[in-house]
Amino acid sequence: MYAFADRVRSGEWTGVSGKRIETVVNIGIGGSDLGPVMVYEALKPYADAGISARFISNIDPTDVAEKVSDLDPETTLFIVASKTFGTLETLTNARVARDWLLTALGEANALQGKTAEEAVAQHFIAVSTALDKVAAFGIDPENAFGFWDWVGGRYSVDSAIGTSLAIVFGPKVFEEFLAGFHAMDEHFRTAPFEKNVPVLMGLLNVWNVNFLGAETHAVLPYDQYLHRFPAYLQQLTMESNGKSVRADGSFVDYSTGEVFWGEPGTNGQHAFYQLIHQGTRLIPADFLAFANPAHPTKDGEQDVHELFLANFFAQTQALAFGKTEDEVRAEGTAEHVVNARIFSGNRPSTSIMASRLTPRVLGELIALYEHITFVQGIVWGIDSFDQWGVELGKKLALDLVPAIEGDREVLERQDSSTASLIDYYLKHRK
Ligand SMILES: O=P(O)(O)OC[C@H]1O[C@H](O)[C@H](O)[C@@H](O)[C@@H]1O
Repeated sequence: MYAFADRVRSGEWTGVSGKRIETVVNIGIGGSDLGPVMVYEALKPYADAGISARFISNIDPTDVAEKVSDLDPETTLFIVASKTFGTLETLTNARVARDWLLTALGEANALQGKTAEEAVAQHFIAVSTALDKVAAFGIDPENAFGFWDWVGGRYSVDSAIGTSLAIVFGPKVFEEFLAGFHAMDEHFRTAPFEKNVPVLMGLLNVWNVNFLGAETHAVLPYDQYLHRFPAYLQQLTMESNGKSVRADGSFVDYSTGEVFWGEPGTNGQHAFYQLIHQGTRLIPADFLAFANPAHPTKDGEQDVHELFLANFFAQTQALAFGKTEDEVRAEGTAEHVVNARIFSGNRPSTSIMASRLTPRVLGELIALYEHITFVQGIVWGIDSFDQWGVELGKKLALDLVPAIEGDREVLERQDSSTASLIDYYLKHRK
């Protein structure tokens, strides 16, 4: 993977018309998308080879249409990333992208006598554990990078699933990213429980869920580059621990996985923090912040990063200590609004700070949350590494295709709600 990344970065690997690659487009979904897109966004300042990345995941044709609309086919490399190479969304998008590529290269007179197969070989590579299926798709297995089938999709960003990252950022940055994972793995493996951060944070989460009744968990990065981190964590945590049967097959009689969600600060402050501060629900929140900004900026005399961090410090302080009735009254507040101005405080938050958002720190952060997720799974007795809940919807979708295509018999076999929705579609589709 590193050797290939270097060939693309240096311009030795070109498109079919000899132009160097300027855009890599990762086609994948779930674990084959969320990790790479999150890390790409997080480490943007480290992109140093003049290559940018895009990510196509949704089977909604809008996704592929929007992502390729302004692309130059001659300088684009598609990476079809799928652990199983059997995922409907990814294979459909890959075929649509292949059609787009061949049409666009033809229109640009860029094929220069080369066959469609030769063009695909130059513009499509794959990452998968199923190399036979890669070959069946028409991608040269020489241009496919494998990993091991015991790596769960949501735990795979540090495998060859990160090929787009190795190309954009280079092998050295990718190695630093991996070194961060390793450091956190070693900490988790060796630190005594009372000093073991994933153990402590996992136990805190269990405490908040099972003893304080928390149903959700906010993740609030005070760094714009981490804007996809909450979305990434949703798959990691909710696909891992959203289970109601234990690993031994018995049903649990307690709550398991929380709903993870969040937005970067300070945007969330002006949207949903109201509920975190004064709502009736307990929402444990993780705050992430960095001492050094990626873009030092002044507004007159004011360091903008300091203003930004002041918000981070203030929010965690307000959650912890709130504002008492006496303090509200002492401000001369009119009696009829005193209660509305009280902040109970004692709302749990965890602050994680690092000097700077580097590849290594990002690797540490991801591994931290992987191990937290594992700790919770162990306490709850569930298997954090399966995902049967995803399967039913996939199967039903395929079963419904004939009804959507107009097969009345299949339509009539459906429940009344589904049948009337499909009926609406059939009447309105032009
Ligand atoms: O990488 P793939 O095999 O295409 O799988 C993509 C995704 O498929 C399913 O939705 C699984 O539940 C996810 O865990 C996985 O990440």
